[in-house]
Amino acid sequence: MATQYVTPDLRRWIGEQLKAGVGSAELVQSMIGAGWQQKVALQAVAQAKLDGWFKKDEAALASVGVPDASIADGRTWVQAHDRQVPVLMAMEHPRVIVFGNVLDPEECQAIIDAAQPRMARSETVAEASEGSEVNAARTSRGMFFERGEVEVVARLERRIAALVNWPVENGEGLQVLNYQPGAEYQPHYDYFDTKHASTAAILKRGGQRVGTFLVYLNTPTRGGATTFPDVKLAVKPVQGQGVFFSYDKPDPSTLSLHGGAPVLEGEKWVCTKWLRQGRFA
Ligand SMILES: O=C(O)CCC(=O)C(=O)O
Ligand SMILES: [Fe+2]
Repeated sequence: MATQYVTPDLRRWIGEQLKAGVGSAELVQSMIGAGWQQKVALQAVAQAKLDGWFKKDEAALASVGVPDASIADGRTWVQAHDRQVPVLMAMEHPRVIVFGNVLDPEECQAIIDAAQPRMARSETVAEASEGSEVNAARTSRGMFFERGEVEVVARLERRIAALVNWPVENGEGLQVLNYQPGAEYQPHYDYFDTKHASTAAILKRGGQRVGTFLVYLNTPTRGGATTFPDVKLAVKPVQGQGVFFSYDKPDPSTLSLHGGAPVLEGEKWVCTKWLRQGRFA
């Protein structure tokens, strides 16, 4: 008998049957009836069930409401809580908006100063377990503030909430990152991978991430752009400016793949506010 292969078409068909509620035994029987070897049919159905893709894909493809700025009327600035913030660039897909003047230089410095002692501490802990050698290619060092922990952070949180029409309560604590020369953050998605085992537990706290708001706390001399490889976009890190992007499903079709390009000269300080679907408590 000729060797039988589980083709992509067959895989898709099995997935659809399982999704429609057809039982595995019944499915194997009907495959055998259609001329498939029992061994191949059993293996193909078991694999499809293991993947669980027929269920998870559905969740991944459902579009949800996302944060966004009210700029459809063509306005050139947005009222951000206590200041007017210019809109410097807006892209539809991926949804990316660059804002100027999100923070003053003094506010940027205040956030760096408040973060600095805790960055040092997290570095010590990490290095104790990894050895003391400095690895320039390693991802930046970071720390998290509690929401509203210091006054300047609370102010930034209110501005971000106003800029993209999303409740402060749906934001995670602000993350501060520092990149030394050579450090980078390779392209990734910020949403949680629905196929990953730990995601179910993470989603209990506010659901999926649906948007990211970055604010540059200093201006590196060279390098350190936030890149969107799918559309070959590089947002330059300029002190006080912010870049916002959203993703209406945890799926690559959002084109929200992004990274922090290597810092070539100087250092980079940036803070990240991730926005959840629901209240992040
Ligand atoms: O440093 C950057 O420009 C990107 C940071 C980032 O992707 C993140 O914090 O999730
Ligand atoms: Fe990211």
